[in-house]
Amino acid sequence: MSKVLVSDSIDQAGIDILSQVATVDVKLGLKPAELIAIIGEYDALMIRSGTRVTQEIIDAGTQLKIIGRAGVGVDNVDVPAATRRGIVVVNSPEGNTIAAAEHALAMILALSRHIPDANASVKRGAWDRNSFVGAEVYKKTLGVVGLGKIGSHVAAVAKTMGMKLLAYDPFISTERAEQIGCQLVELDLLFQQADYITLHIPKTPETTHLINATTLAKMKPTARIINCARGGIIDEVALAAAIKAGKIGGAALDVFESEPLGESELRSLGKEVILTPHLGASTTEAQVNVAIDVAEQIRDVLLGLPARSAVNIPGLGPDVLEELKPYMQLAETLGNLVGQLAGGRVEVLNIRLQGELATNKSQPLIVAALKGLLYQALRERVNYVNASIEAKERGIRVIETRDASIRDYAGTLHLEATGTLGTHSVTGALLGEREIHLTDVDGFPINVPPSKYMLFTLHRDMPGIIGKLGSLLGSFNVNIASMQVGRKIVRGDAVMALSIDDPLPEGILDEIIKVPGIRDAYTVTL
Ligand SMILES: NC(=O)c1ccc[n+]([C@@H]2O[C@H](COP(=O)([O-])OP(=O)(O)OC[C@H]3O[C@@H](n4cnc5c(N)ncnc54)[C@H](O)[C@@H]3O)[C@@H](O)[C@H]2O)c1
Ligand SMILES: O=C(O)[C@H](O)COP(=O)(O)O
Repeated sequence: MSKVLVSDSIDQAGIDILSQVATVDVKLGLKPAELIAIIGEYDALMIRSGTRVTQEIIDAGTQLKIIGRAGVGVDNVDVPAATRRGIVVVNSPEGNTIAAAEHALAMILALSRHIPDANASVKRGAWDRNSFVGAEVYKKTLGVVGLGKIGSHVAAVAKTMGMKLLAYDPFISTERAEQIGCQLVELDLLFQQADYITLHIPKTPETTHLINATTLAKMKPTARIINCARGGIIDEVALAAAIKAGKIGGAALDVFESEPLGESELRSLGKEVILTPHLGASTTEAQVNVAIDVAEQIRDVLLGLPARSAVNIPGLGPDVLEELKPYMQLAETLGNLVGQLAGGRVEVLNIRLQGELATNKSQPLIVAALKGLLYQALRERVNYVNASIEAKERGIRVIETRDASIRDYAGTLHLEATGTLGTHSVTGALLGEREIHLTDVDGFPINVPPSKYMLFTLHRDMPGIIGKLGSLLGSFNVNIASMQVGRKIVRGDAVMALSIDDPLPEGILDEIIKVPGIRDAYTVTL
């Protein structure tokens, strides 16, 4: 049975799902050295933002197949290191969207009405109504930096509170911003005009210290900044100095450059600063959502299935996966088959997406085909994560073409591999929802489902050849489960595809090629 280590606090709903397929150990608060010492035993690691998964930890995780982040941000995981090792990294991109957005909205209102300090004062026994006169958000301008999932929910709710909305997001269209009721503006204009600035962007090299002494100087002296996105987007030293000097009105922060927050000038500031310990996702609902979302993906990967929200598999989002899953299986099978037919070192893989596939995303299918192609060389070491890297390192050139005109099937996939031993091609389709059929081998039409052990021959279409091959296989005690011949013209060249019950015994291929009329023979294991 697989073993999963849960190293941050995760809702029981997730543990229950993992327990269906694995032994689950929950070990919270491990120091890096402790984690390194035990990670080698585990097939999967499930975390939140509390565990830093460094290259060292990944290197020590020799059995690791998947790292599941029960939340959005994977900035605490060395994703490139995981990718190099073929470890899938998954997250829950939407499970805590509402929780984080509501936390930002709560921060805006709490900051405006000094709720935390007023509450603390009453609890201390005071009844001070003069120190906590606040400001209304109604008709004030909210500047939303990052109009993604969380930013747009914050904007939508703020709109209903009567706020005027400005937004900055270079990757969002004006139409999309207008749909949410936001005016898309340049960052400087947002900084100059906003009464509240709320950050909903990832931390990247471009966004690190986006809020610094220079940008703070552009803001209104009454402006309030809310950061429920990522620590490090704000230069905390510059922020504390600006608040102290009255250059801006205040700030509410849920995330910090270093967590837990250590010594900080921000702690010493008064009611104009609110600090929460990274609570954006900490609602019961969000924790159930993310735990289920990520545990299901870990379960699927441990069962050999693809994950719906893998951050290190290009182009494989949940919607794409849902639509392409059966075709990915087809691509992988064809890749494996054509790789074995081609033998030797493959240098070029041509992939043609036909029929309805011609309009689809190709990246997941290419990755699946490469995974299949490389399986003979790499076995379990190749997966959806590292297939492209491994192919590139082996110098395999991938050429993609599309042809929407196919008519016999809804969609077919055609793979042609050219290598040191020649060129071979296979085509396949799905019958019904997901039954894979081979429809062409080396240009000869056939219609057979792939089976674990197969034999293909290239021969002359002439009387007696099938009988001779059958007798030869019989003499080696090889049982034929099914057989089909594909030919283009009568008595021309033909291909025979046989499904056999067991692997072909050593040496028999040489005997098959000696049968008069048979020019070539290939055995494959799928
Ligand atoms: N505090 C918490 O507990 C908590 C919880 C969930 C998410 N988060 C964080 O909130 C942030 C937003 O999450 P999301 O789910 O909305 O992500 P998202 O991917 O849906 O949205 C991010 C948006 O930022 C935009 N963006 C990227 N770079 C930008 C830049 N340089 N300038 C302006 N816009 C830029 C993108 O176009 C995108 O629209 C992330 O940093 C995430 O890690 C925090
Ligand atoms: O990226 C996230 O999902 C949030 O920052 C939440 O982090 P958490 O799971 O540690 O609360």
